[in-house]
Amino acid sequence: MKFIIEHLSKRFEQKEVLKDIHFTFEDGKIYGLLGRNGAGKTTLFNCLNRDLKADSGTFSLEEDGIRRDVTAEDIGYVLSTPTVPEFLTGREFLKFFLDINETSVQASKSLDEYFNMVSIAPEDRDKLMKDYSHGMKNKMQMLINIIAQPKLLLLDEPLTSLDVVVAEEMKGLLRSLKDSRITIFSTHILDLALDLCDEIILLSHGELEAVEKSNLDDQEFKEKIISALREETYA
Ligand SMILES: Nc1ncnc2c1ncn2[C@@H]1O[C@H](COP(=O)(O)OP(=O)(O)OP(=O)(O)O)[C@@H](O)[C@H]1O
Repeated sequence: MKFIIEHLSKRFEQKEVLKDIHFTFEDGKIYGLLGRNGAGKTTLFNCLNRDLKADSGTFSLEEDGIRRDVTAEDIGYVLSTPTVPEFLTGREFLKFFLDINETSVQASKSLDEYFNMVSIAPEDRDKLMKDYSHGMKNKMQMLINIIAQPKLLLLDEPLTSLDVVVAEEMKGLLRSLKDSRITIFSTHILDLALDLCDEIILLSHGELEAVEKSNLDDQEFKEKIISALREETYA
């Protein structure tokens, strides 16, 4: 499977944030999307999730040589600021999600097993989510996106609010789920990107480019990435 972006552009008034982006992603890989503050990472995700209308361009999935449009079911999107229905308990939310997606989601675990996957403690499972911490809301969002098994998983800075133990568990979970899907993971934390991701792509000057590792050792690779990001200028 491939996810192909072609000629994607987006501007906000004078600022051209995405400039004729073209890139092909392949399944089975986690892509680390790096870019300076304001480079356009969230804008890119919002356009791909159709929360924002791009000015031009297309994106499609190619499976067995056949191209098709991306549907809402193909995409899972974990926002950096999690939004969950705060008037529900974690358990009600999870049950509701599984009920309404009964036909598309194969629920292979009990509710408590799902909570265990993301380390939501038993005493928190029946609390209203308005009383959840930022990290706990984030985990709930990760959980429903993981259960939905989307072909394209967009993660906008998802691990930064998680404690180190859960962040490690989440990394393991994302690695175990990467086969047969494309995961794009935006982060400012270079070491996290290097640790988790199979490919590093930079969003710089409104364009996406892969950073070639070839014969570089880890330190040289890091320096290459930082020096490319340093060249980013602001419009
Ligand atoms: N709705 C909007 N209206 C006007 N400008 C916007 C809007 N959304 C984003 N921008 C501008 O587009 C640029 C890219 O913003 P975006 O949030 O996509 O960057 P980012 O790479 O996700 O940044 P960060 O790493 O700081 O989260 C910024 O200059 C921002 O001010």
